[in-house]
Amino acid sequence: MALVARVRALLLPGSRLRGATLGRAANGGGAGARRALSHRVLVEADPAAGVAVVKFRNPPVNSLSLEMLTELGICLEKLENDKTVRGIVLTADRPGIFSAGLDLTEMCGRNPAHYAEFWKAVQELWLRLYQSNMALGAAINGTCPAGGCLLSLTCDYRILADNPKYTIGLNETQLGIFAPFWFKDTMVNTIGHRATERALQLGLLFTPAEALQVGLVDQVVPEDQVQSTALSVMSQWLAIPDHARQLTKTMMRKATVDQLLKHREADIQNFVSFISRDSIQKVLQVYLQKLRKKNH
Ligand SMILES: CCCCC/C=C\CCCC/C=C/C(=O)SCCNC(=O)CCNC(=O)[C@H](O)C(C)(C)COP(=O)(O)OP(=O)(O)OC[C@H]1O[C@@H](n2cnc3c(N)ncnc32)[C@H](O)[C@@H]1OP(=O)(O)O
Repeated sequence: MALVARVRALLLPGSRLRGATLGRAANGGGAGARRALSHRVLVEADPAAGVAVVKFRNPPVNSLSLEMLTELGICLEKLENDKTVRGIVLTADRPGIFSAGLDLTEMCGRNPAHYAEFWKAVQELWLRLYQSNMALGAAINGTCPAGGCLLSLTCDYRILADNPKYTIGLNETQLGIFAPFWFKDTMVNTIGHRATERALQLGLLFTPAEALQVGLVDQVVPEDQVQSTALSVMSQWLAIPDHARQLTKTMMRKATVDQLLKHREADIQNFVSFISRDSIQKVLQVYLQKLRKKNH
């Protein structure tokens, strides 16, 4: 069975994400709040507020594996088709790691067809998020490198927990790889050209104070207030008539989206040929081994 079909089948029976009614949220959702889960993504929807909180739960580090990318994409697609939902907050189910970024094991020791499938899934999730008609917020309750940072940058605003361990940035160069043009464009659109150039060349991971200063996040708040702040900011975004907000968002993001749409196939081929190089495979393997050694 194709991965997308397998993941669709994984979504739990009875969940609103499959069109049925959800049970009431067990943990503090408002009246009528609903809860649905797939294996790697938990969705808590509050129809009265028009908001769904989408929680990553892909242990140990919420890495964006092919399955995680696919499941997340399917959850978002379902929410976009749900008329009761106008805004989505992305967060980690457990605080500590928002997302460790792209799953390195998907880019190491595999074959070109796998690299192409994986990169296509990364592109698709980015396109879905960056073009979303929903208001999107990131409640960043953990460390947020590389692909994790990219996820948050697709949102309309970012709230980061005030914990010096929770760094955020596109640190690809530190691994010996580099951020492709559409990662770069997404960051430029948030913090500007010069700050992006410095951040990308140096592979900077910003502390909360630095991230706030450079404009990578909009607010830094105490750790226990990240989600509540993200929800309260969401109500400001949802106070604007949807059509006006959506047209404005499209206007702001269209040129960036069009660049990837125009070069999508070439971007996949470039990724496959870059990541397949022996030298790059070696660099990634050494990096992964270093991460693993820490624990053994
Ligand atoms: C020309 C056209 C295009 C060219 C394009 C070129 C290149 C491609 C660009 C690709 C863009 C890449 C984007 C990315 O997102 S790359 C991933 C970057 N991520 C990181 O650098 C983070 C790495 N992880 C960490 O720093 C830490 O794990 C942590 C997130 C700070 C959490 O620390 P801690 O709680 O101490 O956990 P551990 O380090 O002990 O990790 C637990 C296990 O998880 C494994 N792990 C960690 N991160 C990843 C990952 N990203 N992917 C896969 N696996 C990961 C780690 O190895 C541990 O495994 P173990 O249990 O077996 O020891």
